[in-house]
Amino acid sequence: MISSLPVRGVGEEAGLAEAGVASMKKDPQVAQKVSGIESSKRLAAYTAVDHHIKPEHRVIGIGSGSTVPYVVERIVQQGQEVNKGRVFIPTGFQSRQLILNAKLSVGDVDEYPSIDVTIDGADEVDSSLNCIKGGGACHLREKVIAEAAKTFIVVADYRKNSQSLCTNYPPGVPIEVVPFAYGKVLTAVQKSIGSPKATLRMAIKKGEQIPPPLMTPALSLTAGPVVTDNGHFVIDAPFEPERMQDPSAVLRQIKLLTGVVEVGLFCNMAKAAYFGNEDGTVTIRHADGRTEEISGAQQ
Ligand SMILES: O=C[C@H](O)[C@H](O)[C@H](O)COP(=O)(O)O
Repeated sequence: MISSLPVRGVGEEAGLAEAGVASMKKDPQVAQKVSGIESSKRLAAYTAVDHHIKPEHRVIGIGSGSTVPYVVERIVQQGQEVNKGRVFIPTGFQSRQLILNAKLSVGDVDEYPSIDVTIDGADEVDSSLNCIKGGGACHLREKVIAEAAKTFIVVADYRKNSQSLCTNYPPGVPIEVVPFAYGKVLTAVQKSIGSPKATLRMAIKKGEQIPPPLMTPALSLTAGPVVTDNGHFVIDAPFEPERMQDPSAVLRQIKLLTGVVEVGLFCNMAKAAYFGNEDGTVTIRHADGRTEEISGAQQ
């Protein structure tokens, strides 16, 4: 059951989870909305697995985030017989735990550099299937596992389905940086690349709150930054949606800054994106421009 799998909470659902069930009890409409979003995630994940994870697929990439546990759940439902011959390549700590908890075999991309299919979540997807990823700070490994795959499929709930990037995902583009270069990269992103509100992503519950003037106001919320699975920091850079008419150009500009490890812009990579809708349908957008609306997978 999905409840036994660890789910990284992000966005508003995570906030609600942290706020506790008590507040949801007070407002049943909020609780219903959250469960609606969860069922949209599950619908997208189940449908994508049914369409793309076939018995002949032996090496499968597993993404990160709160939608991916439903991908693993559906794969487990395909049965032990088919899964015993498969190896699953994780995109980070959470994803590895999901694979292990589901009693599936885990492998590494250096051992399996050619992956049959990778399925992953996204923070926002535009009309050409370019994605913002890295809300969970996993985008470096996610991009490697997506690039290694013959087929890369994105799964998300309806809130991620955008015309243009940086429309519905306020934090903007995640940029993984080596720690000693973060100040230089942050200044360049703010002043030269065109994201004046870019910030270093700070951790929650990392330590005591240190007030200004002991800390600069920008860093006073917590005692430290988020550290990725690779030991790096993350900058979140919001851009005007007009700037995202050509996300590949923004990606290239940021990537040229020395100290940047990877940028959470996945351009021209996905073969299809599956969005679970509130009414039980799934919108499938294909890389060739086709869009389908279908009834979601049976659950
Ligand atoms: O670093 C995290 C990943 O890019 C996630 O795939 C992304 O944040 C989407 O996560 P979720 O499915 O929780 O919305």
